[in-house]
Amino acid sequence: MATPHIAAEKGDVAERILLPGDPLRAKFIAENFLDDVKQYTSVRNILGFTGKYKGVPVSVQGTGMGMPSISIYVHELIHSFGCKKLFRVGTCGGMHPDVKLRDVLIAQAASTDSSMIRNIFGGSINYCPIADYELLSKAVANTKKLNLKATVGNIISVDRFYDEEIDNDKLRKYGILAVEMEAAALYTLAAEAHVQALALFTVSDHLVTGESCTAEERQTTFNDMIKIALETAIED
Ligand SMILES: O=P(O)(O)O[C@H]1O[C@H](CO)[C@@H](O)[C@H]1O
Ligand SMILES: O=c1cc[nH]c(=O)[nH]1
Repeated sequence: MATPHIAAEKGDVAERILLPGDPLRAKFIAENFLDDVKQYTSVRNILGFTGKYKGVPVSVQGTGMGMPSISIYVHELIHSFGCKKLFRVGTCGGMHPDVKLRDVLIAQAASTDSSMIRNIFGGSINYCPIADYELLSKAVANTKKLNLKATVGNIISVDRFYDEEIDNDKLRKYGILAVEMEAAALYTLAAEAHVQALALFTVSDHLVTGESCTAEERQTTFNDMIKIALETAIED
């Protein structure tokens, strides 16, 4: 049955799903990587599609920006539509000198300043949102099989894109590779529901060098990350 934010019926959405923040990136992925595509939702212009990748049903759905937004979509996708393998395919800001513009990153863990963790666990527990190990190890193997490169490590999911107070030097010192705004919520909700999740990123801008991709590049040029996610999504 349709949910408040996804106008689909159960069965319209595949168990394996890619989740870009940008709904136009969802459309780009559906049009360029999937066969037999059907759009199942456009509520609030947050687009969702199901098609086939190498014969296996795969969906792709925008999630909007920030943890409150992705939490709505991920909750409905898991609990109303039965999604079981969820892959965030996002953009991020590189924070570490080892990370370059357009690199692919895979989040082994997602540190966060989000109140979501405090609201769930209380003030005394600093819960650590982590990737599903099986998906992570398969994604690393697929990266090699595709002759691509990805850096695996800890990233930070923040509540504010424009944040003057955050101490990026300290985060960098402790090995945080990049900043984005959703993975910690995805990992936490997946853990709660006992489903699998993995977040992959392309570095769209760099906090150290000041370089950045154009808005069009953010929508369309992240094919390496998408291939790794799709190859991993279709494995059993
Ligand atoms: O490109 P997406 O997947 O939206 O991800 C990143 O881009 C947005 C900020 O510009 C945030 O959603 C952040 O996490
Ligand atoms: O959340 C994000 C995404 C890209 N670049 C950033 O600096 N932050």
